Amino acid sequence: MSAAPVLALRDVVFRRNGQEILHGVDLTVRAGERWALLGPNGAGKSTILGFCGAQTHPTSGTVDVLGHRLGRVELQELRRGIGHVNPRHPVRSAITAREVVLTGLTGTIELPLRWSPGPEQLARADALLADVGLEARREAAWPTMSQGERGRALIARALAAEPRLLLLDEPTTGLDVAAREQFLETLDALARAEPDLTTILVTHHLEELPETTTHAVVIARGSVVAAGPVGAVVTTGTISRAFEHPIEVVHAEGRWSARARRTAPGSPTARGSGPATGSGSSNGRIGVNG
Ligand SMILES: Nc1ncnc2c1ncn2[C@@H]1O[C@H](COP(=O)(O)OP(=O)(O)OP(=O)(O)O)[C@@H](O)[C@H]1O
Repeated sequence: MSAAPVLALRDVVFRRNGQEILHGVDLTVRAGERWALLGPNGAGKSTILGFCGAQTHPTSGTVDVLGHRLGRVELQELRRGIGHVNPRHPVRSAITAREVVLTGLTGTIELPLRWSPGPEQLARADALLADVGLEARREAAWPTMSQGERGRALIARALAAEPRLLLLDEPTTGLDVAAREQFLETLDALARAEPDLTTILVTHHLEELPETTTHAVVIARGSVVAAGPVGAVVTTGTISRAFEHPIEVVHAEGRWSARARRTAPGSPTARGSGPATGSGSSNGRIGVNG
């Protein structure tokens, strides 16, 4: 028997300012699955992530998160079961890595006045920092931490509240290649340590998919192009269709990469100008939306 859905979108339509942004999206995510949410700029990924995080209501259709229907449940309560890793996390002060993790318990950006952690909470924060490889950096102040360290601290912060669903919104943005690989290793280690945790990672770049990704949904122009097991979805055909550009997808040694065929401006193979053949052009190794 398959696990209970952690997330279920049924015929979700979303309109803003007279514009239809999502046109009837269906998606089912079950416990322990690790999804990638892929698609070009403006496809609707952030909008869908807003439903997953119980931040947005659909215009029509239904969204069930952690067994609760949006519109019938207190959102603050529901959000406690959802961890969110956002590289634009707006820390303004010089709080330490350990304090950043503790804000995952308080659900705040800074530590609240008149709140101090108990010994168990401190021990948990330190254990989480060790899990993400930041044991030696727990007293480091946020402004002195590298982007990679911040990203890993934010994973520890999100895990502090013991979420059932973890959302990762372009978490490797701004990381150099070594820091990105360390970050992906942290996600792979997390997947092995917490097999029941469900994750949804948004990215434009196939190189940013952790090896432990199990499923993918590809969005384009507000509709689902394909959704299901990652091997069936992240293919040359699906990715080329979604990005309206000929893109060769390679899966080797557990990781994915994309090679986009270059098109001259105004050529018949340029994006959005009809079916792409790529004849007579050269290959450039770039991110999917390069
Ligand atoms: N509040 C809003 N009002 C009007 N249009 C919006 C609003 N929010 C999003 N949109 C539009 O909806 C479309 C989908 O936006 P969304 O941010 O979900 O895409 P995305 O796939 O996350 O894009 P990106 O990869 O560039 O972040 C875009 O065309 C965007 O301009």
